[in-house]
Amino acid sequence: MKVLANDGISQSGIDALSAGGFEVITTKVAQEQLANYINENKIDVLLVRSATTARKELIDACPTLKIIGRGGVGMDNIDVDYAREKGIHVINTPAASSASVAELVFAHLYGGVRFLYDANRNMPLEGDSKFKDLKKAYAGGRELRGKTIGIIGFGRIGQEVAKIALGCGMRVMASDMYVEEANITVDFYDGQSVSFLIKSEPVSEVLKQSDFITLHVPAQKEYVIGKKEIEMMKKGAAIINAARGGVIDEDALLEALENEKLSFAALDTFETEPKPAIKVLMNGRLSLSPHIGAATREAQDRIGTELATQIISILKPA
Ligand SMILES: O=C(O)[C@H](O)COP(=O)(O)O
Repeated sequence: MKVLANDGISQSGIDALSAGGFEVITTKVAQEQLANYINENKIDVLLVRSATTARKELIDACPTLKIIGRGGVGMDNIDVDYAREKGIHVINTPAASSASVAELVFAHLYGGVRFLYDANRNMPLEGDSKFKDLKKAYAGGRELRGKTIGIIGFGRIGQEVAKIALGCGMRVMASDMYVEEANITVDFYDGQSVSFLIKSEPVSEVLKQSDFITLHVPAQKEYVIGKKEIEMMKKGAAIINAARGGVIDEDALLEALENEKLSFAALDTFETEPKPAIKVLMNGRLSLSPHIGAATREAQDRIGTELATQIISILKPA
């Protein structure tokens, strides 16, 4: 049987699939040629990340496809219900990348409070007066310890963010429509662990009280953070979006950075992806990354092996 991993797969995933008797093809096929390629090469399993889409047209054009697998969490690039109606298994790896996304949130947060994204760009080539000017410009950093982080979307990734935040000495607030409360256990290196019960609160309360807001909600039709929500936030607060483009209104965000309502923001996902708007790319108060929340070796290894396990159990049950 053949697996096309169109957006790549870890070596661990390839090894596990090969050991299970699958041929793994990692050729990147252009979206418009994908249906032909799948049919001509008799592909049984199509694996995607967020770059390749598997919409109704592709599903209709590939009647022998048995599995569509998303290496990652968000399945907004797949017509999941339609594929399932057609008898195709649709699988993903919802937990494999949570820790990596949460760590990226903190990379942006620590970078933001110490202006690292801007300081890096502006370091002078030679030590001159500009060095001293920059030292002054970046003198007003802040610590995260003791501050409040508001987590909107308190599923797997939100809860991983909470673990790190608690370990850093932050106060954690959370809001989720479906999760009433969660016991967050922080595991320390020496084997000790401490648990904290975090209760979900109304979004408005989280917005009002937090120094930093981080979003961990799925893609949806409406903005989760628009002008009205930003107005509720503390002056000088900051916001991180490593969830999905379109959950923050980028125009409202840029305006809030411009009028200094927000001190900085970080985006790993964009309303227009993979081409973020120029106004977003050029804004000096935005810390940006190219949708790399899950882009760690550890997460991709877990994703690859989890996909392999699921594929083998569906197509070659013991
Ligand atoms: O939904 C996900 O898993 C993340 O957004 C990662 O997307 P990627 O696999 O395209 O990096």
